Amino acid sequence: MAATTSTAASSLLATKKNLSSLSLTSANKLPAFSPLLTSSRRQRFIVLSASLNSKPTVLVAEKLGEAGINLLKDFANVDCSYNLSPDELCTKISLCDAIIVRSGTKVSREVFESSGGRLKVVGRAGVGIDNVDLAAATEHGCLVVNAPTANTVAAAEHGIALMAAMARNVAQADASVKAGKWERNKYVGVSLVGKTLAVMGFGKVGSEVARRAKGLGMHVIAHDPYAPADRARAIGVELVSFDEAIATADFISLHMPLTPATAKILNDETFAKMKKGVRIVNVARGGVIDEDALVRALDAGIVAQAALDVFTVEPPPQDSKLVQHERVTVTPHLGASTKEAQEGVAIEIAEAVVGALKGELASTSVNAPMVPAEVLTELKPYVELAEKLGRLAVQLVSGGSGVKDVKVTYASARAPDDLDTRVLRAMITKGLIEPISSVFVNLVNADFSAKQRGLRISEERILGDGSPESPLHFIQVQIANVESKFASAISENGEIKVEGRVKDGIPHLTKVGSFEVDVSLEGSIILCRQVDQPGMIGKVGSVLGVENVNVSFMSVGRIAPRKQAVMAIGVDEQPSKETLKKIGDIPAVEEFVFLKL
Ligand SMILES: NC(=O)C1=CN([C@@H]2O[C@H](COP(=O)(O)OP(=O)(O)OC[C@H]3O[C@@H](n4cnc5c(N)ncnc54)[C@H](O)[C@@H]3O)[C@@H](O)[C@H]2O)C=CC1
Ligand SMILES: O=C(O)C(=O)COP(=O)(O)O
Repeated sequence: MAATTSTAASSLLATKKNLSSLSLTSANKLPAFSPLLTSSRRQRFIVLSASLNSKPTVLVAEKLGEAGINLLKDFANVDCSYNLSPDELCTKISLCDAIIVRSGTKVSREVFESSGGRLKVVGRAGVGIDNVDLAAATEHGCLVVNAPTANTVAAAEHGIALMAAMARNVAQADASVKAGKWERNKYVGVSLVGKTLAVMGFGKVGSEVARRAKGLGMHVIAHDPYAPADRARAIGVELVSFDEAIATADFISLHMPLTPATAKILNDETFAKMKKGVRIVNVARGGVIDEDALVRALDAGIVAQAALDVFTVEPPPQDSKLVQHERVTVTPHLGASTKEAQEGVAIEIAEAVVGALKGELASTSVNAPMVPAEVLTELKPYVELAEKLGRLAVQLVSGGSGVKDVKVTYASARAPDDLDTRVLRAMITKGLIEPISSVFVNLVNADFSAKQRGLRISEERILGDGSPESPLHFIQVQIANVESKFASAISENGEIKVEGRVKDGIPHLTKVGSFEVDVSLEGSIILCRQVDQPGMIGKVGSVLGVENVNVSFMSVGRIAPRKQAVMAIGVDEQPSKETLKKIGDIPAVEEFVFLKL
């Protein structure tokens, strides 16, 4: 039962390397991984990973709070190796199942390539994931999770601290006093009260900055194309256009992520539109500002002052004109660096990484669909059914016909928008691709893998019979424009068709081509077409019995009595070639196929 229960989540994220390494640890007991390994065997491997005590290894590549390290240690071998060079990281990564980083480590495509398929999870102990090559992670089926909430307040407080310090020249005055001077006239500042602050990026940090700035008596406006207006209204902030924000602000505080769309969003052109004497705060990412343009704007007097926690290159070069500029206040990316935030982030990321290594879908995943736990629990048997239908359908295709067009039909008695098919589609894709390739497919890379192979999967929802209590009545998988090695699997419309349902929590095959069958999808399956006549079940059964192949299920679907029939036989063991040949030699058998699940 445990194996069945673990199916959905575990096989969504497990990797081939993980499985093969498991088989090494127990070489005498478990066969090595093969792409055709049955999924039930694969589930057993995953469950064994816990019972055989083969702990995963987590590389912590940057300083992480103690509480997070302790959480990780309860579940994994933890390797804390800080300040690794890119080469050292690439060497180490092949021994790791997960890596945890902050903003100082680049998890590049090379890192994923060097992992040899073992790396399953990247944990970003913080918010910004611009240092992780997300496309490469997805292509390698590696889940990326972050810790999006625990450092919000710390970053907002740092933004406010920088703004106040800048306005009152705190850093410059401090350096001056320490140098033995007493320059009271030089460091006259500006007040915050009554000034307009434009918060650029009204997300978690931006809205906390806005809240605090209002408490300081500032007039706060915000620009964020995706922020809900009611959230802004609730804080008393007006959402405005980009141009209006930068043209009216006395202070501009940046809080958007670094993306291709936001890179160098402050540049010569946009600085030219700003109010003369504007002051800029950046605790988001250095790359959202064109740093050379900022130096020009400072020198031209457009920007009176800037306070920067983040830089395009970190650490910035020592002779950076921006860093050395006397009207610029800098800190070394300290936004998230409070004791409280680091403890919180460490726990948040450790829980997410451990959960992901256990095969749970993290709610903070950045590159996989987030499916609520209760939905996943309900879909579990259908997830298993989906993968098995994909595996059966693709094994029915005769060699040489490329699989390109797959249609999946979900029949459900529920309302159309009450079914999340992303996990099911991913598992059908896994079933379709894995038996015929060396590619490993999971929830993270399923759509990518399908696209890469030119596999078009279309989905249709139809109203099914049955009770709305169960999410699905049946799932049907059809492959178009191919020949089948089992002609009876071709339906009236010329496509390979298999259909299945979940009965008592167990996936069943219920249709092959136009033939109704009913066989539970456990073990493997032999499909036989014969002329319906007495004694056939006995004949096939006794051929299998001679070789001690246990039959778990048999079902016959026929067009009409004494006409053609398809017999589906579930077997626990794989019959030898000779036994399969003997089945084919039974005179009434017209065709047969052996399918691994
Ligand atoms: N300096 C530091 O140590 C820290 C820096 N950060 C950085 O702060 C930034 C914001 O973090 P959170 O508020 O937690 O993220 P968030 O995701 O809650 O907020 C980002 C907001 O930016 C908005 N946005 C996206 N594109 C935009 C555009 N073109 N123009 C305006 N707004 C846009 C989004 O709609 C979203 O509301 C991130 O870049 C993060 O890495 C966060 C924590 C600490
Ligand atoms: O969470 C973020 O985005 C940050 O920038 C914090 O970075 P850090 O974890 O302190 O290197």
